[in-house]
Amino acid sequence: MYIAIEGIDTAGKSTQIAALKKHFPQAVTTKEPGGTEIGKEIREMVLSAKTKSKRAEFLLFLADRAEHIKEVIEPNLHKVIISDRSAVSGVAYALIQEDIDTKDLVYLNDFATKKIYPKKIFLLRLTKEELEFRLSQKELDGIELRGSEYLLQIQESIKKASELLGLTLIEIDATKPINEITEEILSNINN
Ligand SMILES: Nc1ncnc2c1ncn2[C@@H]1O[C@H](COP(=O)(O)OP(=O)(O)O)[C@@H](O)[C@H]1O
Ligand SMILES: Cc1cn([C@H]2C[C@H](O)[C@@H](COP(=O)(O)OP(=O)(O)O)O2)c(=O)[nH]c1=O
Repeated sequence: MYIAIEGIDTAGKSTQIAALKKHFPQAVTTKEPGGTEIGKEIREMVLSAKTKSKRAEFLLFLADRAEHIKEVIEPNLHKVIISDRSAVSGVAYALIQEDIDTKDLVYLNDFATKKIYPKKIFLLRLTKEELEFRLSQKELDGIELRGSEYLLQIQESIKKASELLGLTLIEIDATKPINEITEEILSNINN
């Protein structure tokens, strides 16, 4: 089963994936961007935020996604795959940044993913206060430097993105204690 953990920066995705790995030691854990060799290079490029064109940035993320699907997701669909982000992030961030028609956003992600999408998607939802606290605790990358208001817009956009892709989102309060979130995810996976 292909599972995606979604959420804005600092929502707790990496933390939950590490906790879930203890429950699914055989699971394939991965991420977007950067889940493949080429993806690591693309991640460096996009996190540097050097692209002047938001469309170019969007296409770089699509290239990362196409390689991720081919190299990691498709060959392991018979296993449990837990991915830190997915095409849902791709559409969500693009919806905010770019004047790309939504039907093109969906078509281009269908093209990159060959319509291979997560079967379960968990959105770790942060409050403004908690987001700002967590951002204050780390060095910000080029995208995080766009600020908390921008990231909270993204959080709302993640819901719209999953609807556009025809995918069901399971929303979880990311301000809860780590173990409670893990238990909530596990109970949804096992249902
Ligand atoms: N449920 C939680 N409660 C409090 N702090 C958390 C929780 N989950 C994660 N954190 C902390 O928030 C920060 C960001 O977590 P991380 O898993 O790196 O988020 P992401 O991968 O979504 O960017 C880390 O310092 C982590 O320890
Ligand atoms: C997958 C994806 C991520 N992004 C953004 C989300 C993050 O800000 C950044 C990826 O950096 P990453 O370190 O994965 O974010 P996080 O802090 O959540 O771990 O790129 C897009 O803009 N488009 C995409 O398609």
